[in-house]
Amino acid sequence: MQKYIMALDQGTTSSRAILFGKNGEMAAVSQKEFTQYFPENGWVEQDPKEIWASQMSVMMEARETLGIPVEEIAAIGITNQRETTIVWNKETGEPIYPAIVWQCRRTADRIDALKAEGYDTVIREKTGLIADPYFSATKIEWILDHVDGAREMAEQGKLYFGTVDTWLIYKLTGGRVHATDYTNASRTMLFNIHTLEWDKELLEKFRIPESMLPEVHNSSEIYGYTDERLFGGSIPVAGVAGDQQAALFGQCCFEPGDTKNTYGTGCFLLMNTGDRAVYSEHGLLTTIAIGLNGKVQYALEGSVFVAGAAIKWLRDEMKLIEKASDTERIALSVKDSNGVYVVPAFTGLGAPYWDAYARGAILGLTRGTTREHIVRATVESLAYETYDVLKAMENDSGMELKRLRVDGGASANNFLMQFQADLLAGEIVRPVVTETTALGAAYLAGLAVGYYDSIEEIKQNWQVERIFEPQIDEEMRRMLLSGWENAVKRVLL
Ligand SMILES: Nc1ncnc2c1ncn2[C@@H]1O[C@H](COP(=O)(O)OP(=O)(O)O)[C@@H](O)[C@H]1O
Ligand SMILES: O=P(O)(O)OC[C@H](O)CO
Repeated sequence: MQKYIMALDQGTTSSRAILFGKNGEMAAVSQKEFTQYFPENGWVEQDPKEIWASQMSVMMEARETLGIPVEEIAAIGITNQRETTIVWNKETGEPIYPAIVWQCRRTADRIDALKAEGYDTVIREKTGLIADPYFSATKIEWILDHVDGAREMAEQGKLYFGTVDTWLIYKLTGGRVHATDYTNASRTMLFNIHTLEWDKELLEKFRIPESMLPEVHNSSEIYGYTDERLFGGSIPVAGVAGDQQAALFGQCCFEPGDTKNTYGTGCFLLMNTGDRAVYSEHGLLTTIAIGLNGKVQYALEGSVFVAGAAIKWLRDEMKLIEKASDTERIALSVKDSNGVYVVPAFTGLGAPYWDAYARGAILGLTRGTTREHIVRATVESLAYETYDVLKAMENDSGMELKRLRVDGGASANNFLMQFQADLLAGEIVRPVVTETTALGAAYLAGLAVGYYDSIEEIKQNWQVERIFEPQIDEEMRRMLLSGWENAVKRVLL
């Protein structure tokens, strides 16, 4: 039996490669940040070639760390930032425009127009999504409308579209495979989550030729084999899932009602709803949780656009901290935020508000406000945003969520986790492996090649590292929450 599965976690801000052993232990990790471009207010772009180069370099580095031959890697699993849109030339493999990142708001006007004609209802019915610039459809349309000659090329069948998983599969297989999985397809706003097909009416509405779209496969199956020239041997690419769905899988949330929150660049709360596509009345998305053996499970999702990104903003733009982890010590150096609230609506507000035009604010400033208060309030904002989504989820599912599994970079922050438990008046459960996104991809790939026999076997790997219990009284909780509610009202348009 080969020893490792390699998971590629292509996130919004960095590419990672992790070699996992059978028990889900991380044998080697390599990570590289890449450039974010903000060419205009509210726009976010990345360079697809840099995404690929960074991904390739971390794969090499992780393998070198262990010094293992390619034969020791049983399979590759891919998990990725979702919705981010890449369009490339089929013949040359060259992208015709930078990747338009999920956070980019450039198509807000187009969404307004769709809403004005009531088309958001059709979108919701078919795709489970709330019409928003977040998803791929209007980004593809924008590229076809704005890049010289793009529409003609698309109509002549000369262009491919892909989310980042598709781009990586294409590059890994030497251009032989153009495919995605059900979870990623469900984020394009073009995929019918009930019939499990690209939706012809939506394609027509956005004037996107079907020939551009990838084939849609199960999240766990062999997609193809890596080009021999890359690693000197070929490895099956056998697992693919959008990063939030992969994290749900990596957290072993296999049963209806199982819920996780990932604190990464954004915050993403997902609840498995089994074979029922539950529709929210509180601004949550209905999406595909996983596709296995031709069948899908659904999830309810609350997407918060800016979470860890606000911590990065403290570091890079405000220069209030040197590194993200400083925020824990700084937050704990003051007894509270002194009435300060930070609403990090830098790219609008996602669930449950969905206001593409809202922008961030710092409220409650007094002459006594210090850097520490602002840092603390920024960290606290991640917990407030999560609280709003969790309440919406409870209302929609009719379930009281008293335990939440957490992961993602910012879940390492003990202050944040404690504050979260306080706000939710419930338990926050942090597993030993918080790289659950990559782990989920590894599990999916491992299942496809027989490295794992069953989901039951995988379940044995999940272990708790720490549980955070609520520590504040109800009166304090209510006071904190009402301050947040007022702050959010101020930024909504
Ligand atoms: N100790 C910490 N406290 C608060 N935020 C943190 C901490 N460590 C990392 N972060 C934030 O978490 C994010 C990175 O998490 P990660 O899961 O790697 O994100 P992504 O996959 O979206 O790139 C960054 O935005 C960073 O600012
Ligand atoms: O890169 P992450 O981990 O912030 O995830 C981004 C999401 O997939 C966007 O929907």
